[in-house]
Amino acid sequence: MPRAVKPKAAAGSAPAKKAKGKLYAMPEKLVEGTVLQDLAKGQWRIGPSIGIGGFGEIYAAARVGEKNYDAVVKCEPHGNGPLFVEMHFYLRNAKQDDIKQFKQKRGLKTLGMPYILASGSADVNGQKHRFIVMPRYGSDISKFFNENDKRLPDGTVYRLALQMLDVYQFMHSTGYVHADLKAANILLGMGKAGASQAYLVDFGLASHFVTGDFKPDPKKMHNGTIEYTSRDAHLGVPTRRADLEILGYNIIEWLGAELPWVTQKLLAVPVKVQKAKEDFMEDVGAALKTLFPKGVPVPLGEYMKYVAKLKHNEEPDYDKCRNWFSAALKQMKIPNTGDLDFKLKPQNSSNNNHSPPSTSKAATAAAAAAATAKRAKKEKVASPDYISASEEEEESPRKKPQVKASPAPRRNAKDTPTISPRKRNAAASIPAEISPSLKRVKTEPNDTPKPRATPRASPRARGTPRSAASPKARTPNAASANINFSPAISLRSKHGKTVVNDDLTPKPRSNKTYEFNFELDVSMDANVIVNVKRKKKAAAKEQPSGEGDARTPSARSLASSKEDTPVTRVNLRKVNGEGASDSPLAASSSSNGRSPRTPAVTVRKYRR
Ligand SMILES: Nc1ncnc2c1ncn2[C@@H]1O[C@H](COP(=O)(O)OP(=O)(O)OP(=O)(O)O)[C@@H](O)[C@H]1O
Repeated sequence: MPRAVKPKAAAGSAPAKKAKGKLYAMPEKLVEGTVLQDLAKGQWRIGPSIGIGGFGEIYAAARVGEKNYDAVVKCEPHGNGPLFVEMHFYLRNAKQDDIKQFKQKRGLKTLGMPYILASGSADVNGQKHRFIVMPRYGSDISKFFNENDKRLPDGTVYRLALQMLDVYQFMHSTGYVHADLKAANILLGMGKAGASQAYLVDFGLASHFVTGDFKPDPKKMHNGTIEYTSRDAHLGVPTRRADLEILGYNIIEWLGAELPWVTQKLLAVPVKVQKAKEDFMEDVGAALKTLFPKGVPVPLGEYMKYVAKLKHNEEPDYDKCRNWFSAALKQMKIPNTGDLDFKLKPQNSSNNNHSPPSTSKAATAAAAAAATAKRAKKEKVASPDYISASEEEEESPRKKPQVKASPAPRRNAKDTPTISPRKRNAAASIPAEISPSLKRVKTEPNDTPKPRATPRASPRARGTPRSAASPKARTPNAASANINFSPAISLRSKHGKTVVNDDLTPKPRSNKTYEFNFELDVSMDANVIVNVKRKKKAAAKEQPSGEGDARTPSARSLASSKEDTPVTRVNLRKVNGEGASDSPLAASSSSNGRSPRTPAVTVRKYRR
């Protein structure tokens, strides 16, 4: 018998399990057979779980009265931002009529743009949840990529590029960017002709792209999936060229090469990845040659060079991009119709002539060392204070650094606190008119951080505009933004996972900064909460600006004056299952026995 779920949260129902520190909780488990009622009173029967994302769970679903489970329900606690963002994106910008019109205009039979069937709220185990209903798609292409030892056939890569450019063009025409394209977010269609079309899902990071000045936004810095995050997204600026860049990094991987920042094991340190990307894109033609020593696939080379030249507010020439990939398909005599072929046949591909990943890795490492040397040389001249702060931690130590990256003394990697990036900022992408309570989402001039007394500039802010293509777009604004994302912050989430960092960047509070450094050797498969307790300050020395602002993890490691006592006690405990913790994360995990898919460590402030 289906278990009916109340469509709306009853007054006085337990609040969603969202952590006080704005963490995003995993949803309550929906039992198979549960019926959800959407806002239009449509009813949906929940089937088996078919996917778990970083923040929610996806279930097969059937309209009540129908047999086929040809829809999916994505359900997240009400307080989780991404689903809110995704829902509003779909409702406003992905109406079936609009998609149909776009297809007609462009003469497309299919378009990999999903749409929303219904949405609503429901109480599940006393927790208010939000859900959306979407058409059900098939396998995501990361499955094929992994089965093929991290490679896809060239022809299929070019077809996917064409299809994703179509989706981008549609999405950009609505004023939004996607910002999180990756194989795990590309699903094949269902049914007979389903496998000929790929669909781009997960619009939890969708946001308005900028058309005016380039204003870095610390609250959004590094959002996305770290491997593929664009240089603009590292600075918190949503742009159309960023979407194209993200696609480019994916194409490189799909064609069998390893991205330099992956080879160099930089993924745990966003600013290092950012710098590596800046170096890579500075002379992308040369950089690609090291990744593809036997020859850079022509459409990839052309595409990346074009992306590197785009201005931040320029509308991409989608046709131009598509032409490179279409021409390659023609040359390879691969029709751009029929099922996408994921079986690897290297010998059949004229362009598929680059080295296997192992060779590429060696080349990448050499290129990386050269790039690091070049960068170190520049930074030595330009800003010696930066390196000492940012070069201190590696995810894992490199074997034998051929080049000394920094003239500054290296600190032990152990000295680096690890902070959970699994915080999503619903507001970050949603227009203020939708959610007045989420105004901070907007990039406003006031949000631009004030210069620090001792500025620690971002890589872009200092020397970034090395790309000949976009110095005007990047330089002036970036320079004035004074990005101060702490290089001491590292990400420990599982690679390949979307990260939303709304405000990891500390807001300057004083000229003095105290850091506490410790290593968490967390090898268990569980979430860990680190409770940091700051010693009480003398009343006379209390500074309202510093006190009580626990919004940013880094802020919690900042003391507001010389007299303040830095953190003196750190409690570390394992959160795993019943009664282990009173934290929202623990509560959500204990309810279903699953470990929430959040990163390993969370730092939050003790409230007195
Ligand atoms: N419409 C759909 N049809 C079938 N499967 C889906 C659909 N949407 C999502 N999935 C599956 O669920 C997984 C997670 O979905 P999604 O990426 O939307 O969740 P998420 O919580 O936003 O994940 P993350 O942010 O970690 O990428 C997908 O990788 C896919 O396997």
